[in-house]
Amino acid sequence: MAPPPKGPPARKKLLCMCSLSLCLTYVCYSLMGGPGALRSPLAPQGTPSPSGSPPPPPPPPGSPVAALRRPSPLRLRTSSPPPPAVSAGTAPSSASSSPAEPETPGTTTTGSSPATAAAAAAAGRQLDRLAESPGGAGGIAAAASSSSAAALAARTEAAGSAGASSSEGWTVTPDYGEKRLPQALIIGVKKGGTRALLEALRAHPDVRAVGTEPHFFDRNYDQGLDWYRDLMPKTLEGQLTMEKTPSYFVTNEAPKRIHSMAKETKLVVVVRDPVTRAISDYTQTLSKKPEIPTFEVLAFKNRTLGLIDASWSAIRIGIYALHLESWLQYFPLSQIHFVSGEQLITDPAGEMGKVQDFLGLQRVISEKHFHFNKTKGFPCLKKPEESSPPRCLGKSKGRPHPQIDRDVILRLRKFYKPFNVMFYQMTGQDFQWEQEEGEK
Ligand SMILES: Nc1ncnc2c1ncn2[C@@H]1O[C@H](COP(=O)(O)OS(=O)(=O)O)[C@@H](OP(=O)(O)O)[C@H]1O
Repeated sequence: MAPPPKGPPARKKLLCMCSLSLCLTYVCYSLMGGPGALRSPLAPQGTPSPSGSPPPPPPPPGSPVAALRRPSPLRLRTSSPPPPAVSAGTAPSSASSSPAEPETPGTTTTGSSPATAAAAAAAGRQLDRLAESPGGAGGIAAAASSSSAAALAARTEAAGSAGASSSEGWTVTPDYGEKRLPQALIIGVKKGGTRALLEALRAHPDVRAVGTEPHFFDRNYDQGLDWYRDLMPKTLEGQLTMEKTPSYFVTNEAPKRIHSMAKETKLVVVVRDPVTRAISDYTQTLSKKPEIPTFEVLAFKNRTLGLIDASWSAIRIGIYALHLESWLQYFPLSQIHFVSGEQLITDPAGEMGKVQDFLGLQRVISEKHFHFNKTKGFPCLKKPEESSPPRCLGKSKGRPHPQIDRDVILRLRKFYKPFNVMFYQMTGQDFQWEQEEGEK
C-alpha cells in the first residue's frame, strides 16, 4: 500500500535533514582540506605563505624606481611630506617625526620609539630620493633527517676523496645523485662574511654548494636555467643545493628572477655594519687597483658640505633597507634569514645554529667545528673528530683595512643611521651598528 501523502510538517522535516546533512558534509570537507580551507576569501591574508600565495604584482620590467614608488612597507610607514631638495647623500638629520604606520605584511617592527620612528621616516624619504638617483619557506624539502645526514656521512667516508672539493672549502663529497637547482641561496651582502658562511655550511653533510660564485641572476641570466643547474654539484634526495653570489642582493632583477625559478627558495643575507662593509669593499678594490683615490675622497660628493656620494657602490650597497624593499615585493620576510656578519666572527656556532634551523637542517655544525685563530683574528673551520689543522679562509678574507679619517667615519655613521633603523624595523632584528666602537 502506498504511504499516505506527506503533509507540510513532513516536508519541513525532510528539508531540515537535507540542510543538516549538507552542512555536515561541508564541515567534513573543509576539515579535510586543512586549516586554510574554512577561511573566508574576505579574511585578511597576512604574510604570503612561502609556497602558496602569488606574489604581489611585479614591478614593471627594468623599473626599480617604480618598484620603490608603489605602496610598500617602507612607504606605508612614512607618511612623509614632499622631500626637501637635498642631495641623495645628505644626511636626513632634520627629519620631522611622523608616526610609524601599523605593521604590514612582510614586515616586523621592533616596537619603535618616537625617535626611531622619526629616523625611519627620514630614511623613507631618503629612499625615495635615492631611488631616483643614478646607480641606483617554509617549504624547502631540505628534510635533513638524521638518517640522511648520517647515511651521507657514512657514504662520504666510504667514498674517500672521489668527489668535489673546493679551494676554500674542504668538504669532500661523493659524486652521487643528480644536479638540482638550488633551494637556498646566500644572496649577499658583498663583504658581509658570505664566504665564511658558505664554507661553514659546506661542512654540513646535507648541504652541497658550488665553490665559485655563479652570478646567474645578475650577469648570466641569459644562459638559462639548464646552464645554471649544470653548475650545481650532484645531490641526493634530502640534501640541499646552495650557492652564494653576494651581488644578488643589490641586483634589481634578482628577486623576480629567483621567484620565477622557485617561489619557495630560501634566501640568506649576511649583513655587516655598512660603514665597515664600505671600507672592506674599498680595501678589496684598492688591492686590485692601488691607484684609485682615497676612501675619503670617493665617499663624498662634496666633502665641505658633507654630502655623501650614495651613488658610489661601496656606499650604496650598505643602504640595506633600500635593497630589502625590492625583495619583499616577491618574498615574505619569513623566507629571508639575516645573519649578523659581526656575530658570525664572534659567535660562529650561534649564528650557524640559527642558519641551520632556518634551512631545515639538523644542527650538525656546532662549537666543535670552530677554532679561533688568534693570528688571523678569525674563526677557522675544523673537523671535530680529526687532528687535521683548522682551515682558515684565504688572505683576501680578514685583511687589514686602511686607516680612515675619524670625521669621515662619523659622517658615514650619521648617514647610515636612519637606514639602519629602518632596516631593523623591516627585519625585526637590531644589529646594533649604532653603538660606539668600544661598546661592541
Ligand atoms: N671566519 C672568517 N674568516 C675570515 N673572514 C671572515 C670570517 N668570518 C667573517 N669574515 C669576514 O668576511 C669578510 C669578507 O666577506 P665576504 O666573504 O662576503 O666577501 S666577498 O663579498 O665574497 O668578497 C671579511 O672582510 P674583511 O675583514 O674586510 O676582509 C671578514 O671580515
